[in-house]
Amino acid sequence: MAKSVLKIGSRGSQLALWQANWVKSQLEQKGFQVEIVKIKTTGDKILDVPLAKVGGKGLFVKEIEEALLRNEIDLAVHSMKDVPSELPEPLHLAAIPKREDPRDALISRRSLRLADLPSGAKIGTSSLRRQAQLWAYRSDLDFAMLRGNLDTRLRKVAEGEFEAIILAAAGLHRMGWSDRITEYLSTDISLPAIGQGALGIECRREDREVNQQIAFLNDPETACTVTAERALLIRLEGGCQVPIAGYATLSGEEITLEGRVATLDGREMLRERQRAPISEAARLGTQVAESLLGKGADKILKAVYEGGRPPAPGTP
Ligand SMILES: NCc1[nH]cc(CCC(=O)O)c1CC(=O)O
Repeated sequence: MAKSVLKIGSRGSQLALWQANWVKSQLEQKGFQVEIVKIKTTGDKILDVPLAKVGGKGLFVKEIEEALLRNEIDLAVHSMKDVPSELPEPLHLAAIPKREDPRDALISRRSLRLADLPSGAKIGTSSLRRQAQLWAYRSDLDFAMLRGNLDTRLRKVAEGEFEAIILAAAGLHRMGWSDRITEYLSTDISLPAIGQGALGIECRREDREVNQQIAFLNDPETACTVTAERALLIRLEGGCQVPIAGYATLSGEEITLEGRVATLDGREMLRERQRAPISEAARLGTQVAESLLGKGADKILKAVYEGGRPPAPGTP
């Protein structure tokens, strides 16, 4: 029997609710009745510790997946970059809508561009990926932890706690805060996080009705690029808080994927870029990961996971 109301599970942050409401409106335009269920996740509760120190997987999705497994909700809307490489077996990503701008964005207090920030400028981010890549570009910058929701982070730079902060352009665009962006960071300087800018709609595999109802939201091109990026993450056995970056683009029938693994201090940066036919997106992600591992990515990631010093460049 058709469900009278579709229940969407979402974190309670402004950005997460914007994303959930966007999906809600798409479904309502198709004639469905929809309601949003706010669910607090571990990542929302622990705000005074860098996520890399919290450990664990799915800090922003676990509690929402548990609600799916208990049939309390019908679908979940996630930011893809927060979705771990493995999902609980009964669940899957049924749709990945069209990607927003995947780039990182610089918001600086005095509207200074990255290259013009004073030496030693204090930059706010809790992303090891952003920190490592920006240190590779400007080793004189000083990074400090920045947690909290988008509005909290923007307030902290406006109040002068930081000279600049780094955020995903996608989140700022969705919230209508594009005018706060000082500079879009080129992917040469800061390759995005895997899945950045993309949303993922998760539901129960066996729930045929919901899978059919949300299928229209899937964007095949975005699903293809995210598939390649996530295959890279899976083979590297990476989590969400690691200095791993991956970004895939399409040109005609071909997909290009670049992957990066860096030491926390940005002094060593492994890069690999390969192309393949679109139909081989997953294999491409695995291949790029294998190449990075062959260049020493496992040594770098082992040092990161052990919380130790990164291996000196060229360590056998
Ligand atoms: N947990 C952080 C997070 N997860 C998703 C986004 C941005 C939106 C997206 O990447 O789709 C953000 C904020 C940021 O990185 O600035």
